[in-house]
Amino acid sequence: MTHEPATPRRFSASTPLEGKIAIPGDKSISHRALMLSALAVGESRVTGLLEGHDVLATAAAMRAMGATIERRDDGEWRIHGVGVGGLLQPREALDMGNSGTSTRLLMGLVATHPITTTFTGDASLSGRPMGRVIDPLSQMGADISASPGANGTKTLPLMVRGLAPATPLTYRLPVASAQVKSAILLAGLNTPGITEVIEPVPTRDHSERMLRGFGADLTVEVDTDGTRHIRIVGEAELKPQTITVPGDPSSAAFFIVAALLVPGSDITIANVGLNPTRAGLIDVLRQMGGNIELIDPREVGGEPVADLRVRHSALKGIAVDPAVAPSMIDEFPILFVAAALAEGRTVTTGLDELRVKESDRIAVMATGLTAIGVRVEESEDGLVIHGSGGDPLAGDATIKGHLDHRICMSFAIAGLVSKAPVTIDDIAPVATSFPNFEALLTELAQ
Ligand SMILES: O=C(O)C1=C[C@@H](OP(=O)(O)O)[C@@H](O)[C@H](O)C1
Ligand SMILES: C=C(OP(=O)(O)O)C(=O)O
Repeated sequence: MTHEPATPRRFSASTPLEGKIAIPGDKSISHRALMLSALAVGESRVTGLLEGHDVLATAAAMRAMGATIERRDDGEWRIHGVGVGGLLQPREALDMGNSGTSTRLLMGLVATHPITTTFTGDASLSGRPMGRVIDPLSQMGADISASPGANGTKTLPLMVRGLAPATPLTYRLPVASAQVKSAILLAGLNTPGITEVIEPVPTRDHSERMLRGFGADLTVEVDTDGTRHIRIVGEAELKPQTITVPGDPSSAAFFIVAALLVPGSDITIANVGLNPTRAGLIDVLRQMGGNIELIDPREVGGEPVADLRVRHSALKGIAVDPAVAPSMIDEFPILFVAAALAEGRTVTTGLDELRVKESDRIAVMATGLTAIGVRVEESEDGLVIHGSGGDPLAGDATIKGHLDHRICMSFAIAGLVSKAPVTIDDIAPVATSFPNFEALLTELAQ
C-alpha cells in the first residue's frame, strides 16, 4: 500500500459565516444507488451522487463485478446493471479504502452470489469489527475467512465464498446497525424465499426505501413496542431507476454547528436530507437553544428534504436522550464541539457504537477536546462535556485525526471558535465524505 505524505491544516478564529451553500449528496444513499443500479437490468441514472472516496470505492467494486458505471460531464452518473444473481467474480481484491458501508453492504451482496471475493482496506477499516456481518451471512451459507483483530474480533482482509442458492434467514439484530441490516437484506435479494431482519431499534431506512423503489417485494411490519420486521422476497428482479440524491445531513451538521457557534453567523444550507432516521442532531441542537429554521420542506428521490437557515445562538448543555443515538450516530463528534461552547454540562450515554467507527470517537474526541482546553469526562459509553458558555476555546494544539473524516472536520470547526489556531495533523481523510468541505467553509467566511 502507498502512503501519501500527511497534509496538516490550521483552522483559526473566524469572521461571521454568511451566505447560502449546497452540500454534496448523501453518502449512505449514494452507496445504495450505485449498488442497486448495478443489480438492475438496464440503465439507471443518478444525479447528486456524492463523489467522495468512500462512494468511489463502491463504484470501483461494482465495476470490478461487471457493472458499467460512467460519469457524464454534466455530473450525471449512468449505470448498466448485471441483474440480481449476475455479479461476476472480481479479478483482484476489492479495496474498500476507509469505507465501512461499502465493505459490509458488499459482503452481503457477494455472500449469495457463486463467487469468491476478497476485501481489503486502509489501517482504520482494517481495525473495524466484521463479525457482525460474518455471523448472519455464514448462517445463510457463505463461507467467510477473516483476519483476527484485537479482543477476538474478526477483521479485514477477509474472503467471502458466496453460496447460491443460499438459505433464507430470520435474524434479530444484536446491535443497532443499518449496515448489518442492509447486508442481510442485500444478501436476501438473491436468496429464494423470504429473508427477515428484526430490528428492535430503528436505524436509517434508506435500503428499505430504495429496494422498494427498484421494485423489490419488501414489507415492513411494526410491533406495538416499535420493533420492525423487514421482509424481502428473494430472487428479486430490480428495475432501473432515475435517482436524485439529497444533500447529506451528516455533512450539513458541520456547517449547522459552525453557524450556531461563530458569533454573527446567518447561513442557509440548501437541500438537506431530513429522513427522520437521520435528523436527530437538529432536534438535539434545538433543545440546546439552537436557531434552526426549516424552509420549504419537500420530497427529493423519495426522501424528505428542506433548506436550513441557521443563526448564531447561545446554547445550553442538556442530557442527550440515548434513544436518539441511532438517528445521529455520525454527528456526535460535532455535537461534542457544540457542547464545548454551551453553557453548563452536556451529558451523553449509550454511545458504545462510537468506539468502532473510523476511530474510537469517544476516546479521540475526549483527548482532542482536552488538548484545546475543554473539561471532559469520559465514560464507557459517552462523554460529559463542561461548556464554556460561549467563550472561545483555548485552541493551540495539533489534533490527530486517526484517518477519521468526522474527527478532522469537527476539530476544524472547533478552530473557528478558538483563541489560538487548531491544527489537524492530516486533512486528507475529509475527502472520503466531503471533498469540498474546506472550499465551502472559505466561501461562508468571506
Ligand atoms: O448504513 C449506512 O449507510 C451507515 C450506517 C451507520 O453505521 P452502522 O450501521 O455501523 O451504525 C453509519 O455510522 C455509517 O456512516 C453509514
Ligand atoms: C461511520 C462512517 O462511515 P463508514 O462506516 O461507512 O466508514 C461515517 O461516515 O461516519
